[in-house]
Amino acid sequence: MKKIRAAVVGYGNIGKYTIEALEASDDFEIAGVVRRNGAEDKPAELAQYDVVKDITELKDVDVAILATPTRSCEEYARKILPLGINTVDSFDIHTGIVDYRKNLMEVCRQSGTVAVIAAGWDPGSDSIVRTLMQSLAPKGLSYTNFGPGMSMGHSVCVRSKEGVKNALSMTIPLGEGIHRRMVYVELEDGAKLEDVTAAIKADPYFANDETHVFAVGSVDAVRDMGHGVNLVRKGVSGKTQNQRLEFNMSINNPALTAQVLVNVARASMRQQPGCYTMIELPVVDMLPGEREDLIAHLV
Ligand SMILES: NC(=O)C1=CN([C@@H]2O[C@H](COP(=O)(O)OP(=O)(O)OC[C@H]3O[C@@H](n4cnc5c(N)ncnc54)[C@H](OP(=O)(O)O)[C@@H]3O)[C@@H](O)[C@H]2O)C=CC1
Ligand SMILES: N[C@@H](CCCC(=O)C(=O)O)C(=O)O
Repeated sequence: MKKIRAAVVGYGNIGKYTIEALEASDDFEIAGVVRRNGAEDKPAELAQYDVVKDITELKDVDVAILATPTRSCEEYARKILPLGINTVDSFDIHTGIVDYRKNLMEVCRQSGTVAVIAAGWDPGSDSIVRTLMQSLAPKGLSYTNFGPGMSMGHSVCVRSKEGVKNALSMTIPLGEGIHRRMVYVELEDGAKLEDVTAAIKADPYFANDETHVFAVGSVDAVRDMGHGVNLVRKGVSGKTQNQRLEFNMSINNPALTAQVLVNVARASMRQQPGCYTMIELPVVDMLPGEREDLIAHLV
């Protein structure tokens, strides 16, 4: 069977684990990696792959996995979709998803391509669990409690601030979906902690949560990329009260995000043109293999 040719755009944490997830998936082949500086300082583990500055330098790409900062996803998707290449990303600004989907829908329809957006674990696989739980107990309350663990999105956001050399943002669960942000920053020479703290607290990623910022000598010395979630719903099925549903996981954040991106890259090949979030995709389309075999094993 013809393999799906995937390009990875951006080679940071998610990009590295995406290469591993693709290497572990028999139905994919790696078309290459797109980096801002192309093949300059090419890492040893990419020796066998083309590393380029622009995706048009790669051959026959079916799908581009955008492993870029969330705030760069739309720019990359808008450039890549008109080339007839599907895109998938893990855009994680929850309040921006509806607008982002609307914007890309038009681009996808014009180019006959598929974009899957907001596809990691939250937003992403957790969104599917929330949807399922709500269907099982339509009246009630759901709470998503993260961590403790490293938020990649919040850490990327802090790294983009002036005066920050490196950063780690830890998410601490306070209960009922409320979180505290503990941010560790390695400062550039001459940067002031007060200025950096003010910039972080003003950013929409942090503005609604209790946030503490600390200067450290080395972010590498304190970083651990583990994370997790506890998702609970208590509600009503039909007219029956007190239905309790729970989903837990404890994970390596970039490894899980990368696996989900590969899954939706596969699913993108099976959809009609348009822009989709994960709750709009048939779950079975995320798995390799024949649909009837999957039904026989999983249903
Ligand atoms: N939905 C979810 O569940 C999750 C979502 N995420 C999202 O994944 C995103 C990426 O995380 P992570 O891999 O840790 O980020 P990194 O900073 O480690 O990697 C991003 C890479 O994108 C490339 N890039 C392209 N444009 C830019 C730019 N303007 N500034 C900086 N880098 C750029 C760089 O690669 P190069 O130098 O090779 O070009 C960079 O290394 C996060 O922003 C987060 O929102 C992460 C985890 C879970
Ligand atoms: N989007 C997150 C994954 C979900 C966890 C989260 O949102 C958080 O820790 O705040 C991330 O970037 O790591």
